[in-house]
Amino acid sequence: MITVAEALERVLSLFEPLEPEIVPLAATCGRVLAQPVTANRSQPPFAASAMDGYALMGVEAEPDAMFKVIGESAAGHGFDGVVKAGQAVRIFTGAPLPTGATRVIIQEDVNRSGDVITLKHELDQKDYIRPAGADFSKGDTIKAPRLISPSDVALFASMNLPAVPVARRPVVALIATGDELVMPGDVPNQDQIIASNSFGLKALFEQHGAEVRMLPIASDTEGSLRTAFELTKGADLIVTIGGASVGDHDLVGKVATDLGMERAFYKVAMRPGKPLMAGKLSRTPMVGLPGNPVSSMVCGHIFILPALRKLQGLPEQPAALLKAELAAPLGQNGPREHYMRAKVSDGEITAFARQDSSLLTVLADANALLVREPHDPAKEVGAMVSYLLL
Ligand SMILES: Nc1nc2c(c(=O)[nH]1)N[C@H]1C(S)=C(S)[C@@H](COP(=O)(O)OP(=O)(O)OC[C@H]3O[C@@H](n4cnc5c(N)ncnc54)[C@H](O)[C@@H]3O)O[C@H]1N2
Ligand code: MOO
Repeated sequence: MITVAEALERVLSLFEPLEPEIVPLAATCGRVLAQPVTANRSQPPFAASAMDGYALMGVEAEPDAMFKVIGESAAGHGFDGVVKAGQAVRIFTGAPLPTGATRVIIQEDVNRSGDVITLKHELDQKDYIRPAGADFSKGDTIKAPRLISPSDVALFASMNLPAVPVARRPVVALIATGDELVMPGDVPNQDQIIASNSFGLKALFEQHGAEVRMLPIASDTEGSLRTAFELTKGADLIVTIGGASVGDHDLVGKVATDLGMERAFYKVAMRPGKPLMAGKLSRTPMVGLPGNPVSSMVCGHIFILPALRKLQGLPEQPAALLKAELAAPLGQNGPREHYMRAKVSDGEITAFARQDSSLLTVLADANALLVREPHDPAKEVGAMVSYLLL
């Protein structure tokens, strides 16, 4: 069996980044910026007041000094004239600083009587001016690739970019397999269960930029699986769930091979997730996930999310590992890399006692996967271990 690192490398080698598309700004959050973008204007485009107060010549801002108020500069409506000695302009936050003014006195430091203001004895010394271009200047560039955050959307808007080039969303065709499965809301017979993996995986992949087509559940017959594969046309990635192991009804590998899959590997030294397979089916990358609910989700995190990143033009990298101190001891690990469901808080991590790969309640309670190397020796409380956040 190959290692997780080797399997990930082989999975990633199946993918090429997708082409970019131009998308309206409001729809870009969570997408990957595909090409650099350039500010169409400076922000602020003029020197602006940072506070509500009075704009005047800074050299005149002495304690108790008096000024005549000659006009107003509001956000969106500047003052056209020039501020001269002994004069002040009422100004508001974001308004253009009038010509001649070099400082804003906040209104808390001013007494006003009619058109005359008197500065107080103690003055805040800041000038409360935001210089033109303080945030960014016309022509400034944001590099690609970059996962677009809500803050980025605000920045692009401010740069006057109504549409932005992003990587096309990877289309994932998701095939759940197994005679035992019915959809949530359907009525199962006494031997059936509800299909859960496809829903968890759909949510996970969509969180990471994919467009997921959930295909009808394929039953455990070659014909049904063939039909399911036929429905995957146009997908950038085919993901099957279940039917990957060695049982008499585990047909995914056989049918995919009959349909011409070039297999990159089958079986990985990991727990859960051992019977993972990957390859190409008519030039489309295909990953066969094990059916156990936790196995399929763990493999989704470890293999499919990095693939979605690559498809969207982000650098190739494995799931990010963090470090925490063990809050409860661990026994020796077996021969497979173990992704233990765990809870991390305040820098301490505890693996759940029950690690069976069928337990969705445990997965749902976990916020981390504690990662253990093959044959990792027993560990005491306080030992540093690696984990990835769920
Ligand atoms: N003799 C052996 N048996 C098994 C081995 C082995 O090496 N030798 N490997 C075990 C491991 S590890 C795993 S993981 C499972 C994976 O098996 P399959 O990928 O073939 O999955 P299925 O048999 O189809 O299903 C396993 C389990 O998961 C449930 N399942 C499947 N799909 C869904 C779904 N979409 N939603 C919810 N639950 C699902 C299914 O009902 C089974 O309970 O094989 C071990 N066996
Ligand atoms: O992937 Mo299997 O769950 O190792 O249990």
